[in-house]
Parts: sequence; C-alpha cells; structure tokens
Amino acid sequence: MPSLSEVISCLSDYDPNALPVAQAQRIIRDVVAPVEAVEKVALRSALDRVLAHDIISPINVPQHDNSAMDGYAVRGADLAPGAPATLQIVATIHAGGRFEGAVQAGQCVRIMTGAPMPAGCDTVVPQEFTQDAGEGRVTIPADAVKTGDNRRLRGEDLEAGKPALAAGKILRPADLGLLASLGIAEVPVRRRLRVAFFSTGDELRSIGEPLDAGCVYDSNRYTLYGMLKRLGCEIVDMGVVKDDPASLEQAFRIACESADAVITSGGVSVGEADYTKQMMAALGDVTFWTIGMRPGRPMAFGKISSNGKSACLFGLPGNPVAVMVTFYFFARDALLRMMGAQPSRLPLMRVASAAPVRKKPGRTEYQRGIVSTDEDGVQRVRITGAQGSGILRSMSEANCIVVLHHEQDKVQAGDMVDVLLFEGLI
Ligand SMILES: Nc1nc2c(c(=O)[nH]1)N[C@H]1C(S)=C(S)[C@@H](COP(=O)(O)OP(=O)(O)OC[C@H]3O[C@@H](n4cnc5c(N)ncnc54)[C@H](O)[C@@H]3O)O[C@H]1N2
Ligand code: MOO
Repeated sequence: MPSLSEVISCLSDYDPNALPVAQAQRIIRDVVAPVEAVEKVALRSALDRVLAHDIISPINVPQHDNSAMDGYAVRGADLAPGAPATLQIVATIHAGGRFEGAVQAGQCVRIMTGAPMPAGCDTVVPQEFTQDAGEGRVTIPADAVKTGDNRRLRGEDLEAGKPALAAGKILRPADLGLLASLGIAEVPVRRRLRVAFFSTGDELRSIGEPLDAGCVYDSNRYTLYGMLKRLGCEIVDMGVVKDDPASLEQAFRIACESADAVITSGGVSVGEADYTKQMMAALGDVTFWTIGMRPGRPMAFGKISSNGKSACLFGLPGNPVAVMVTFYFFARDALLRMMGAQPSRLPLMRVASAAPVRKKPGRTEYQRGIVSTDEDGVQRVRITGAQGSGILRSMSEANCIVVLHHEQDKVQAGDMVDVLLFEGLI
C-alpha cells in the first residue's frame, strides 16, 4: 500500500484547505489495506463477520430433482394438449423417500413437496388440479400444466464445484442459512478489526462526574461505540484525554500499539489549546483537511506509528453530528476495507423533498431528515429543523441523511434528492 504522502503527491489538484468529499474518500481508499489474519469460527458466530475465502459448493442443492408441490409426478408426454388424461397411481413418495424403478407410460406417482422426482417423470400436477378417478387412478384435466412445471432441478440453488459465496462478503442471516444448506459447520473469517478511540477536550466530562460550569458530557464516545459495534469492530474505549501534550502522546501511543485504527474526536480545527494536531503530526504521516462539506469540515487522516507498530488514524471533528457524518462518509468505508469486506457504496435512494432546501454549490451538505409516506401514498423527505452540527437531537429524530452533492444547487419542493436511510446501515 502506498503512503499517504505518495497518494497525495500524485494528485494535481490537491488542496487540503478545500478538499471535495469525493477526493478525500479516494485518498483514504488508496491508503488503507485489509488485515490479513483469518480465523475459523462456528457457523452461528460467523454472523456479521467478513468471509475470508471464497466458498465453493461441495454439493448440489438440492441434491435431486424434486417436487415443488404436493400432487402427482407425471410424464409430460402423457399429457396431450387439449385433452384430459387418466393415469394409474403406482406409488406414493414423501420428502426424504424415493421411488425405485421407473414410471411407465400411463402411470404416475403421488408425490409430496420436496420428494425426489421418480425416474421417468418430468412434471408435477398440483393435487388441487386433479380428480380422483377411482381404482387407484387420477384424472388430470386438459392443459392443467406444461411439461416441466412444478419441478425443482438438482443444483438449481447451488451447484457442486461452483462459487457459493465470495470472499469479502459480510455474512448475513441468509448467508448463514446458505452455508448450513451446504453442511458447512465452520467458516473462515477475517479477524475482527480493533479500533481504539478517545475524546479530547478539557471541557469534557464522563458520565458519573459532576458537570462543572462550561462543561459538557462526552457523547461522542457513545455514538462511536454504537457505530463501531454495528460495524462488527472490536473496540478499545480509552475515555476522555486531557488536551495536554504528555497525556495525548501517551494516549496516541497506547491506541496505536493496541489497535488497527485509531479514532479521536475534537481538536482538529484551529483552536488555541489544540495539542491534538501537533501530536498527530509528530507521530506519523498525517494530513489535516478542510473538506468541502457540512457538517464535518475539519478532519485529520493518516497513519501513526509507535514502537514499530502502525495504525490508521481518523481525527474526527468534535461537534457531535460532525463525528457521525464523518464516520459514515469516510471512516466507515475505510474500516470496511480494513476488515477485508467487499467495497460497497452506501445505498442512496431518490426521494422527493417535501419543501425547498437551501444549498450552496461547491460543497457537499448532509442534512438530517425524516422520510415518510404521505396521505397521497408518495414518500417524501423533510429536514429535521435546525441543522447545527452540535444538535444531536435532530440526528436522533432523523431516519435518514439527505445528501446534497458538491455541484448541487438549492432544492425546490418536489425535487428528487438522494437520501441514506439509517435502517439497514450496519
Ligand atoms: N475559526 C474557526 N473555528 C471553527 C472552525 C473553523 O473552520 N474556523 N470549524 C468549526 C467546525 S466546522 C467544527 S466541526 C469544529 C471542530 O473543532 P474541533 O475538532 O477542534 O473540536 P472541538 O473544538 O474540540 O469541539 C467542537 C465542539 O464539539 C464539542 N465536543 C467535542 N468533543 C465532544 C464530545 N466528545 N462530546 C460532546 N461534545 C463534544 C465541544 O465541546 C465543542 O463545542 O470547530 C469549529 N470552529
Ligand atoms: O464540522 Mo463542523 O461540525 O462542519 O460544523
């Protein structure tokens, strides 16, 4: 992987003081690398983990052609177009059973859903289409089915020797079921990514401490905890670190030595008491950006090292909503890459805006919104009032973020906008 300075030196239009979101995302993407280590875990423990190797199907699923319906397995050739057919029932097969021998012309087999197709039959007639003809016979009305109907083919779900799941997939409930259908009990997954984080700022108090005048409780560590947990990271919560050089250096070193990535909040803007920036710069290849976005303008990104161990660093801005927005739009993708996950773009959906929204071209704006279905059945998004980057309440009320892109101008009522729905964001 190239160093940050190398990646940046290749860019002709790089300006750390007016960096477009897309350029910052690209730089980060080019610098991070996945953790190598792989471990085998029991199938249930693989939920939400990143698959380390391709899974090749060891068997066909289903193993045999089988019936998709309760009814009668027949020979399609016995059903003449436009005419009913009366067939002799020669056996009954349940799921898990089998029929020895082959079904002859004029014969059929009573069959249950999931039972293997008897040799000679290629079609299943659902029982509700049929009539009892007495003496062990059944009548199939004219044109009740077409040849091949209601039969599930061997290997139609998963074919032996073919890829079933690709490395890098984050395993979801359907994937656990799919692996179970292949009889796989242990799954190779990447080791969990370790992420250390701490908050900086002398005004911060931890829960349980008295809230002195002018102070605020540290909320960022809790939103970060939630976002990192949802991503499946192993977390190292290092608490609040005072804005003095010795405490910061010690915190950065411990974080770097114990984790793959370090996330801090606060101290990346231009304030006077900010030793955080100096310390980040002293420990590695770190760059400070003013990104063309709102909220989340100031941000630090790079790699720091301590005692021969290095870690990726995200210095997120202190404002509570800026922390969340920079996490979702920069750190999340990078952490997923480090976890070895297949790159996936955040799924943006187009929804009509219920009202006009002010927006200046030349920066990306992330506004908190609520998508709901109006009485006319149309889904619309409404901004959750004041959008100050310290107002966490409006983030809590929101069910989406409206993404107003770099070049986009103001929005009129009824215009379609991109939204990132929170539901399903891992
Ligand atoms: N002159 C300028 N001032 C500011 C600029 C600027 O460009 N020029 N940028 C503003 C923007 S945008 C942001 S965002 C903040 C980011 O500054 P810092 O990263 O240095 O953050 P702090 O100053 O430490 O804190 C900002 C704000 O957030 C509160 N905070 C910080 N950490 C926490 C926490 N863990 N839990 C709850 N609240 C936290 C802190 O008390 C401040 O109110 O700078 C602007 N200023
Ligand atoms: O990053 Mo600041 O929170 O844009 O306002």
